[in-house]
Amino acid sequence: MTTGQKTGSGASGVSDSERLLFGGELAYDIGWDRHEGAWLRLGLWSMARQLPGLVGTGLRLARRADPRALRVVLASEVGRGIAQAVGLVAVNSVLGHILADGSTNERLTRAVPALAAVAVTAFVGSLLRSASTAATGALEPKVQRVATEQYLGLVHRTELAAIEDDEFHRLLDAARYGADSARRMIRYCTNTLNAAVSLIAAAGVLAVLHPVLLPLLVLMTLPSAWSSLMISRQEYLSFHAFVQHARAGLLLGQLLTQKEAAAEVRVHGIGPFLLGHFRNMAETSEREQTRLARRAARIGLAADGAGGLATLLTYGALGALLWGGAMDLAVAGTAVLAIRTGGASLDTLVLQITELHQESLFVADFERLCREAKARAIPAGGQPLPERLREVRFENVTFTYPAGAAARPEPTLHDVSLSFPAGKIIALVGENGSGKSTLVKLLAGLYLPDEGGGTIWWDGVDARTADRDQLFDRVALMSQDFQHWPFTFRVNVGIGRPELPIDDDAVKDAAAFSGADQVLDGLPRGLGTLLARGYRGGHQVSGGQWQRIGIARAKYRRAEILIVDEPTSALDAVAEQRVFDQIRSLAATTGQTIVLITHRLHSVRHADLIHVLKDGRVAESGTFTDLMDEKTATGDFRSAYLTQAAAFEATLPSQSTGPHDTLRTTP
Ligand SMILES: Nc1ncnc2c1ncn2[C@@H]1O[C@H](COP(=O)(O)OP(=O)(O)OP(=O)(O)O)[C@@H](O)[C@H]1O
Repeated sequence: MTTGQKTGSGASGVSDSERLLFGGELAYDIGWDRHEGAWLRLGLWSMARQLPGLVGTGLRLARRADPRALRVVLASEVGRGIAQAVGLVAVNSVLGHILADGSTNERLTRAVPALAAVAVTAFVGSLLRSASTAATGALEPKVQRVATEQYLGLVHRTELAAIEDDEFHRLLDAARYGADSARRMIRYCTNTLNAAVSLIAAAGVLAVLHPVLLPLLVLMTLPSAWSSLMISRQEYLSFHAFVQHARAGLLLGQLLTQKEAAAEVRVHGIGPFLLGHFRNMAETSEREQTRLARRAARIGLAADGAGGLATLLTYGALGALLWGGAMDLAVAGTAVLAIRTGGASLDTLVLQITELHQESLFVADFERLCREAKARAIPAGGQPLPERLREVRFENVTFTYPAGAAARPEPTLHDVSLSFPAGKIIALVGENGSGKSTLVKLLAGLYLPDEGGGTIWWDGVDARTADRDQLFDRVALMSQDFQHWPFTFRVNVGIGRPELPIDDDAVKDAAAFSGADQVLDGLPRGLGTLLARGYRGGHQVSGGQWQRIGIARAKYRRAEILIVDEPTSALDAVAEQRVFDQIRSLAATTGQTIVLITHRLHSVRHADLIHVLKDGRVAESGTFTDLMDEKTATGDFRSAYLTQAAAFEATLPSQSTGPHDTLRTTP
């Protein structure tokens, strides 16, 4: 499907805001789900065939959430329908007795048992209705919880590449609505069941009264069925086309209120700029809503006209039957009642099925996400890792990020061969964008090499077939963008080992290791201080203080391999020196393998091994002495080191010592 088709389905063109802020049209081309969504373009019959399967999804969720409540709902609704049918038959009997020959007293007396039956069925119907309402109310939130838990449980186990994939995110956006829809589906299922049973009751009565009445009843309701279906399909298509647009609109609103953006919004006067674009984007959505409403009005008008003609035909036929003597008055009276009851049930049924259909489309998205998340899940199990690891070795590893907009993406890592010997300090250095962070993500098991793109060996075990949970368990990762959990200090450190109860003493030890103990000393409620502004009692810590907390978390994890990606970029000079000393002592005392990424080259002098990356390739590897050796080194590291050293030298008033000493005195 082309963008043109999407525009045809309702996009009102790309707004200037979309183009300026997001580089182009945000609304999705729905072509991507051409196959999955093919049935959308099919008609009423196809919908009728698909529906049971989709309703089945809702019912399965309900059974998992609360099987007892589900049984109560189903039994009550079926019971209500039966009570209605019996009531209708009793009404027919009442009319038959009242319109029969005899005195008024006699006729009324004969009608009493049937009247009693009408009252009893109405009473039973009310009881069953209240039982169903109570059970449905209990079931709905549980279904939503089960659905939400299901997709969250699957998504957090997907490969990192899935989370970074735009298409997967689009599905995630839609699936969130799916969990809400699953909740609403329960009510629609209940109403549908109830309407269906009462329709069957009315239809049964009508079929007995006269065979022609039943098709006429169906004819009366077809136009409204068609219009409801058309409108709901339009709304669903529009939702899908605009789901990302809506998210971006929300984002603009959030940016205006977010604390991270607050300072710049104020000082640079960004408020009116964002607000203007927010309005612009909202207007695009409003135009789409208007288009949908107009279309719904046109469809509704046409359906009302056709429905009116069908009603005329039905009552005309009833009149003709009466006129021609083919039906007596009591039967005609019951027929009118049955047509009215049946018509109302059919209307309700159509309306509820349409709603159910619309919700089920979102539930289908939810199911698709669950399938996709399972397909892209990190495999459970695999080859166990050796008890005592000797090294992790990259052998000709090539890695390419998924395509995104680019047709043929370039590999980020090319033919990388290097090793991380256990118990050593290994530094990764290189220019911005040379692939250091990507490389450590492969080391941490977050990505795997390209198909045919070499192997990462954990001793003799290929990372592709290794038990990834074991692999993750061996690694502590403090990435550049490590998470600032909006929780207490205690949790921010203790979350390094989430499977164990948090040990306050170990938290304090880890804090002392990274210098976060000084942060802790200044917190109003100590370990229990919430590190998130915007919540009651929330406390703000600085970027450097967060970095110390991040290092404490990595330390608390007590993993075999500690990966720290630029751990000191926000630290002051004293803290930086301390962190490097501490990290060094870890390798010496605990035997941990330390992988350190840093741009501060003087900090890597004590590393056992330095790998220098350049444009995604290994430019050189060796000890500091090797890499500084003019004779053996390629010069990549040496020249970068000397440039940094010279910059420091130039800033000092007088300096007679070599670069090492210069760096030691750097403020
Ligand atoms: N999630 C991602 N998806 C696609 N491309 C990515 C992703 N992360 C990084 N890249 C690209 O991979 C290349 C290497 O990035 P990486 O972050 O590994 O470099 P780096 O050496 O750590 O850089 P820096 O020193 O600036 O932190 C860059 O061109 C970057 O745009």
